[in-house]
Amino acid sequence: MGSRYPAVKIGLVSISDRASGGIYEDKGLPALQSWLSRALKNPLQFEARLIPDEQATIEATLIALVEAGCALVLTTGGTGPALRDVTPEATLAVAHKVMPGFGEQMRQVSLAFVPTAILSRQVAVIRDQTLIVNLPGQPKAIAETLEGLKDADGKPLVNGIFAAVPYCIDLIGGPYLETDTAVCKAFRPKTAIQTIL
Ligand SMILES: Nc1ncnc2c1ncn2[C@@H]1O[C@H](COP(=O)(O)OP(=O)(O)OP(=O)(O)O)[C@@H](O)[C@H]1O
Ligand SMILES: Nc1nc2c(c(=O)[nH]1)N[C@H]1C(S)=C(S)[C@@H](COP(=O)(O)O)O[C@H]1N2
Repeated sequence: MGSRYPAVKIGLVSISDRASGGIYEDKGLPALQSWLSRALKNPLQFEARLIPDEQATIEATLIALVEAGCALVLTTGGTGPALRDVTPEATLAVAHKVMPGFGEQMRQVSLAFVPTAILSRQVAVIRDQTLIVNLPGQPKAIAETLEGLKDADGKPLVNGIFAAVPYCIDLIGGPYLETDTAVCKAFRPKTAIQTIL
């Protein structure tokens, strides 16, 4: 039997000189894939790419994933201040609209985990009907920023950024994303909530 929820294509981009050069194993793509598979009830199709910190390559990869029909593209890595960190510049270069709230919330939630979050420059943008969001490169930062910080009973102390993703995708005409509320409760105004039986 098919799923009740619409299928969603999601682009995953791990941006790391060393992981793409085989110096260490890439842990970014598996971390993105495993968190999204836990958080979303929709059938997911992933388009995964592992690339170096080269601005032209990052821009071309993002554009290709938008053109391939991804509703959402998540990147990991290359958002710090180091000379080779150019993910935010590449993301802004392909933007049709900038969504500053995602970066602001990401730094807020990350400060609850590490003081070095102040060094992170993540941005989120919309290109055509795709939301593109940068996440930090530390593999553990992926779940931290997407899910946020919870107390021992699972109650959110600081919201992660993923809670805002489904309604943003609704507003740009993408598929209706249904989350598992135990992992992440999406924010939607009451009028935007669909009950899919
Ligand atoms: N794709 C990845 N897989 C595994 N670990 C990673 C990955 N990307 C980053 N890390 C870890 O997180 C740290 C900080 O990530 P950052 O994106 O700043 O990497 P970096 O120091 O610029 O190097 P590189 O681009 O070669 O990964 C790295 O030093 C590494 O320990
Ligand atoms: N949640 C979270 N955010 C984080 C981190 C982390 O470990 N957890 N690492 C920080 C560090 S050390 C840096 S330099 C910046 C940028 O990381 P990047 O260059 O790997 O993208 O993200 C920061 N944000």
